[in-house]
Parts: sequence; structure tokens; C-alpha cells
Amino acid sequence: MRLGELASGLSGDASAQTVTGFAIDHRKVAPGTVFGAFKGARFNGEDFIADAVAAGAIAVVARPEAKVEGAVHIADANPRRTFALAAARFFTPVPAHVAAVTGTNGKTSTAEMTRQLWRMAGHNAASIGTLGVTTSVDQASTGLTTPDIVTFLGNMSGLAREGVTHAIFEASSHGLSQFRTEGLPVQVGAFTNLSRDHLDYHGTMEAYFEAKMRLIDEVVADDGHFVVWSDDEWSQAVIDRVKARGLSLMTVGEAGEAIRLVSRTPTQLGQQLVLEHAGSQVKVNLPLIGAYQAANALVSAGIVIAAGGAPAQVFDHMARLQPVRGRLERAVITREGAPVYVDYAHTPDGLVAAIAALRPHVSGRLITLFGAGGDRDTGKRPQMGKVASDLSDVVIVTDDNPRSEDPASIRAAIMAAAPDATEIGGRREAIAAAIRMAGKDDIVLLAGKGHEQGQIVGDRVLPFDDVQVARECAA
Ligand SMILES: CC(=O)N[C@H]1[C@@H](OP(=O)(O)OP(=O)(O)OC[C@H]2O[C@@H](n3ccc(=O)[nH]c3=O)[C@H](O)[C@@H]2O)O[C@H](CO)[C@@H](O)[C@@H]1O[C@H](C)C(=O)N[C@@H](C)C(=O)N[C@H](CCC(=O)O)C(=O)O
Ligand SMILES: Nc1ncnc2c1ncn2[C@@H]1O[C@H](COP(=O)(O)OP(=O)(O)OP(=O)(O)O)[C@@H](O)[C@H]1O
Ligand SMILES: N[C@H](CCC[C@H](N)C(=O)O)C(=O)O
Ligand SMILES: [Mg+2]
Repeated sequence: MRLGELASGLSGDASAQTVTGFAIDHRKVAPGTVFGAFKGARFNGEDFIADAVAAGAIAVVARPEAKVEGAVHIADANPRRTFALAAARFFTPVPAHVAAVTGTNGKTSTAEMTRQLWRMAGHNAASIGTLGVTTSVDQASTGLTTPDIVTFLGNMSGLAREGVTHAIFEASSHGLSQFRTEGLPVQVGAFTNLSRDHLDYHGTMEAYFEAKMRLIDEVVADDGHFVVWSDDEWSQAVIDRVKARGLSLMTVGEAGEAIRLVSRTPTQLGQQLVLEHAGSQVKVNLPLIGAYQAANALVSAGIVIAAGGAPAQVFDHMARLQPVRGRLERAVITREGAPVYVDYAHTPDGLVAAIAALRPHVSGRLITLFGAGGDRDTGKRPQMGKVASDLSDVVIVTDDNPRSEDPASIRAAIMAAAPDATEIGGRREAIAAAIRMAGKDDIVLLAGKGHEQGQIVGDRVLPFDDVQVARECAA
């Protein structure tokens, strides 16, 4: 592809150059690459422009003030956006149907359930998010929920070449504010909920909300659809934005107009939902427990219908949804007979949702074990301590990816609001203790790590899998 096909306003000589790829890290530049030089949280990409040119970059997308010598300077005050739009012209084809989901909690679950529903309808479907790039035959980790723009677009076009026609991705607030998912047509967007997280990065809830709203204001296509979970504190504000943008709106939930959740009755292995759609009622036996999983399943159904799926078939398929890895996953039943659940709750709201999901199934005590990630929002720590101790019978505070922080001080910040909790630093010892104390009527909840395969301590990732450790401790 020629540079002139990817960017406008270039001289004849510049336009004629052949582009071989895109990179945002100078160490990945090869001859013919377009390099994006961005100011980040840790580095200023502009410091690497000369190295990128030396490695063969033919063009550099950077702010007008940046110094570019020996390559074409594609200048823009918002270089991340310009870079994304140029890269999107290069990475083609992309799947014909693309959807995106945002929200504090429920993105991975909604993406995964949407992929499953599309697959049941006979489509070749994929998802990109916290679990990596998932198709019906493969899963590859990217390390981030929303990968960087080059990885994202490269994966989208790779999936399309493999025959994927339907793709859904998780749009994290970091990803949205850094333009990591721009340029390809997104026909359907969705919002699950908003609650405290990532205030270390965004500063205030309002700024966090605004970061998410870029999905509505700018990322979804002009003639696109938007599905909103109707029962969140922020739902009305989201609905207002969807209307202001002129997208076709679909609300789902107890207050939902497109799909109304009339009732929800827990059963032993799942729950029965009564839904109202287009004036008639339908019963769905969802094989997953917890209000939060019902919410995510309904948002997924909304996305599939908005993308053209037949409603009756979608409701039918909901009864065959498979559990999502690490989301209320039953790891083991202890020798005493207590089920041990692993869940990815890592925010105050997530903990409330996970505990509420298990509560109807507990006749004895609910034993909740969790920690909080290092180098992340510190304000959520006491809030997590408070909700866990208010809503559980026994609380164990342990470690969850301390990263560069002192694990003991993270635990102390949680314990400050959970005075009756037991503190056990090592996560394996903590899990062993929880399992030892559980009697036959109790349930153990191991929260925060879900599907994760490692404990991040300093800059090392030590192998760790809650499900596996629970099985070992229960053996
Ligand atoms: C705060 C944050 O979002 N950081 C991400 C972001 O970094 P950044 O843009 O600030 O970049 P930087 O490291 O300061 O470097 C600036 C530029 O110089 C370039 N560079 C840097 C060094 C070098 O030697 N050469 C070079 O060219 C970098 O590629 C970058 O373009 O872009 C980088 C490249 O894509 C990411 O690796 C990095 O993720 C860090 C590791 C991270 O921990 N991110 C987390 C917080 C995150 O993004 N989480 C979200 C939300 C999760 C959720 O859903 O809850 C996610 O989507 O995963
Ligand atoms: N709709 C929901 N409402 C409230 N809590 C939820 C909801 N969905 C999920 N959760 C809680 O959040 C946890 C993480 O769920 P999930 O992985 O689907 O969210 P996510 O938005 O992808 O998270 P991340 O920010 O890490 O990408 C779950 O294990 C559960 O505890
Ligand atoms: N995507 C989230 C996941 C948090 C999971 C938890 N285990 C932690 O490390 O805090 C984040 O990066 O904030
Ligand atoms: Mg996720």
C-alpha cells in the first residue's frame, strides 16, 4: 500500500512510498513502517523518533512540534487518532459485523456470551478482551483488556482473513482515551454499568464516565445501534448521550424497553428469567447463577439482536450459554462438602455482585477471600473491605498482584474498613485457610483473580491460578 492512500496532503514523492506496517514502539519498526510517536504515562514516544527513522520508518505520526528528520512528518495535535485512522486503512479486511462493549464490570462476560450466541446462530465469531483473542478453536492472550491499536487492528484483520464475520471487543476506559480501538466500522455498542475503578488514571468519576462516552460519541458508526443496561445509576446519562448522537437505542433490564426483565428466580443450577420483548413474554432457563450474569446475558442478547439476530432464536440459545472462565466458576467442592467459587470481582461493586449471586445458595456461612491490585486505584481498597465485611460471614484479606507496592500496606488499607477480617498475606496460605475452615453448609468465594494465571510481585509474574490452588488445597 502507498503512503498516499493512508494519509492526505502529502507531496507526490512522499505519497508514492510503500508502507509495510505500523508500529507505536520504536523497537518494532522495520523498513517501510509508519511510526506513531505518542506522549504516554511513562515515556514520550517523540524521544524515539530518530531511532525509529534509523530503523527504517518512512513516516512518523506526531504532534506538529515534534522533530522529525529523514521521514515524512504526518503532523496532528491528536496523533493517536490520526495514526489509528491511517492504520485502519492499512489493516483490511475486518469482520463485517463488529460490536464493542464498555462498562466497569461485565465487559468480558458480555463479550464472551455474545461470541457464544453468534456461534450458536452459525456464525464464525470471535472476541477480543481480557481473556485475549478468542475464537471457537483458539485463545491467545494480548496482556491487556483493550490491546494497543496496532495489535488490535492487526488481530481484527487476521480474524477476518481466517473467515471470522462477527467480532466483539471490550473497550476499556484506558483503551478509549488512548484511541486504541479506532478506525474500523463498529455497528453495535453496549454499556453494562459504571462504578468506582481506575480513579488513579482518570481522577474523577466524571472523567472516567467521559472516557467511556467516547464509545458513543465517536467510535460507533453514525448509523449504529447502542444497547444500554437500564438499571444502573448511570444508565440515564448514557441513554441521553445515545439519543444526542442519534444512534438507534435499545434498553435492556428491569426498566428496559426493548427487552424487559420481568422476573428472575434462582434455581439450583441457574435461574429462570421471564422476559418481555415486542409485547410478548418469554421464559428463559439461564444455566448461570447470579443477577449479574443475567444482566450480562441480557446485554449480549441485545447486542446479537441489534446486529440482526432473530429474537426468538437468541432467547432460545440463552439456555445453552456456557460459563465464562473465572466468573463464578466452581473450582472444587471441599471434602467437607463446601463449594469453592472463583470470581474476578476486583471492584467494590463487583464484590457486591459476586456475593449477592452466591447468597441465595448459602445455608451456612459465606467465606469471602480477596485482596486489591497494586499500582491501581487506592481509594477502592477500603470500600472493598467494607462491602466484603458487611455482606459476608467471614472475610480473609490476602494479596492480589501487589506489583510495585508493599503488599502489607495494601492489605492494611483494606483492613482499615474490615476490622473483623483475618489477614493472611500469601494467597496460597490464605486459600488453604479458607478451605480448612469451611463446613458442609458454607460457601467459599475467592475473588479478584478469576482466570488470571499469575501473581504479579514487583516486575515478576509468579505462576498462580486460583482454581488450581483451590483444587490442590481441597485434595
Ligand atoms: C496507563 C496505560 O494505559 N498504559 C498503557 C499505554 O502506555 P502509554 O501510552 O502511557 O505509553 P508509555 O509506556 O508511557 O510510552 C509512550 C510511547 O512510547 C513508546 N515507547 C516506549 C518505550 C520505548 O523504548 N520505545 C517506545 O517507542 C510506547 O510504545 C508508547 O507508544 O500503552 C502501552 C502500549 O500499548 C501499554 O503497554 C500501557 O499499558 C500498561 C502496561 C498498563 O498497565 N495498562 C493498564 C492500566 C490498562 O491499560 N488497563 C486497561 C483497563 C483494564 C480494565 O478493563 O479494567 C486495559 O485495557 O487493559
Ligand atoms: N453486570 C455486572 N454488574 C455488576 N458486577 C458485575 C457485572 N458483571 C460482572 N461483574 C463483576 O465483575 C467481575 C468481572 O467481570 P468481567 O470480567 O465480565 O468484567 P470486565 O468489565 O471485563 O472487567 P475488566 O475491567 O477486568 O476487564 C465479575 O467476576 C463480577 O464479580
Ligand atoms: N483489568 C483490571 C484487572 C484487575 C484484576 C486484579 N487482579 C488486579 O490485578 O488488580 C486492571 O488491570 O485493573
Ligand atoms: Mg474484561
